[in-house]
Amino acid sequence: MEMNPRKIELPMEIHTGPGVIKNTGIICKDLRFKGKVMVVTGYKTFNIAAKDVIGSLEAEGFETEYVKVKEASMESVMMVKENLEDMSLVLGVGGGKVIDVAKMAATLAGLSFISVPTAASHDGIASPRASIRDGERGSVSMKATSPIGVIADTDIIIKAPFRLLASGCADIVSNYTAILDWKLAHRLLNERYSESAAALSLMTAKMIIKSADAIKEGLERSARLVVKSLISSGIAISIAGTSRPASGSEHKFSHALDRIAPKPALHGEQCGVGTIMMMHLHGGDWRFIKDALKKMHAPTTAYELGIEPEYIIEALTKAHTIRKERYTILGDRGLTREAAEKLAKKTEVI
Ligand SMILES: NC(=O)C1=CN([C@@H]2O[C@H](COP(=O)(O)OP(=O)(O)OC[C@H]3O[C@@H](n4cnc5c(N)ncnc54)[C@H](O)[C@@H]3O)[C@@H](O)[C@H]2O)C=CC1
Ligand SMILES: O=C(CO)COP(=O)(O)O
Ligand SMILES: [Zn+2]
Repeated sequence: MEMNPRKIELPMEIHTGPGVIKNTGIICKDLRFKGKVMVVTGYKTFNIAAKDVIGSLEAEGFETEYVKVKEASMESVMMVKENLEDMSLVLGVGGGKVIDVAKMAATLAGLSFISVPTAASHDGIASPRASIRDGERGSVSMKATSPIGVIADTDIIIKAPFRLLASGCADIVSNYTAILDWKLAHRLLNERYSESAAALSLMTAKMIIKSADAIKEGLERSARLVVKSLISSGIAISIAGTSRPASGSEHKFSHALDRIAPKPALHGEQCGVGTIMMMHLHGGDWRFIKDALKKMHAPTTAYELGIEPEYIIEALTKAHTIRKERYTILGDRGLTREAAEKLAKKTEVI
């Protein structure tokens, strides 16, 4: 099958380690940026990291502005975009939602973007995608600019609640069922499939499971290990040009939960629990997934997610309606209520 010419966008520079945030100004200067810079951050992460980022930029002569965002919605993206008039660069300093809003606003404004994660909670750190909630459609995976740079300060990341680190690990474990779904769509619908992206994504998931015992609270080495895995998962997305290597039926379940549950859990946590159940649907070893998540102190049940069983069942019956164009083990008709309840019980989620 003739492959049409494609462009793979990857970050130019990735800086990880304790205290790297203080070099932000120098890194931006070395990347030949100058003039005005917009720092997009969150309400909590302004004091945790954005203040240091702004100080470092101004020490190198950059003029800075900042804006705080809460939700990864189109409204947030457009609000940021309106403030990018005479900017030369955008930085996203925070969790996954902040990074996605900054990334999407930079894309729409035709500006470069630098990713400054304050938690290792998701694999959007280095990916060229942004998951933006778009009205009734719920979360939509949008094509965005790949970060030109990543600045991951492991001192900051390891001080984040450990729950966020465990959530990032779970988001990587979810690659297992994402790849199974992608292979299924390739076999059934001849959907384009990248062996190299799939291999990188699966290898990343296998590695994080193998190193599960080394992931400990407060250990800077753990933060570095998880950050590297999240970046590698994001690079698999870049190689594929789609979030397929890291997002399948388990992500549809999580996105459905985000719409249904009164108080959703963290993205990675929900995807991890989704992976247990979807692995069973694929006829795979769901206990292997459950044990791996337990080792990483990530949730494996509705109770640990803090979500009532009723919402788990409902999300399972609605998951296939999320991003219909993405075929997965859920099929076009999805699960009946009885099948959903049976699945959640069989895999000890409820
Ligand atoms: N674009 C992509 O390729 C991907 C995007 N995502 C998106 O990322 C989002 C999930 O990201 P999360 O970080 O899990 O959620 P989030 O962005 O809501 O952050 C979770 C919480 O952690 C807090 N936080 C962040 N850093 C902290 C720190 N150092 N100390 C204390 N608190 C801190 C935030 O303020 C927030 O309250 C979802 O919207 C998901 O769709 C997830 C994976 C891939
Ligand atoms: O979360 C992702 C990978 O972990 C990608 O997100 P989408 O499911 O929104 O494409
Ligand atoms: Zn994810």
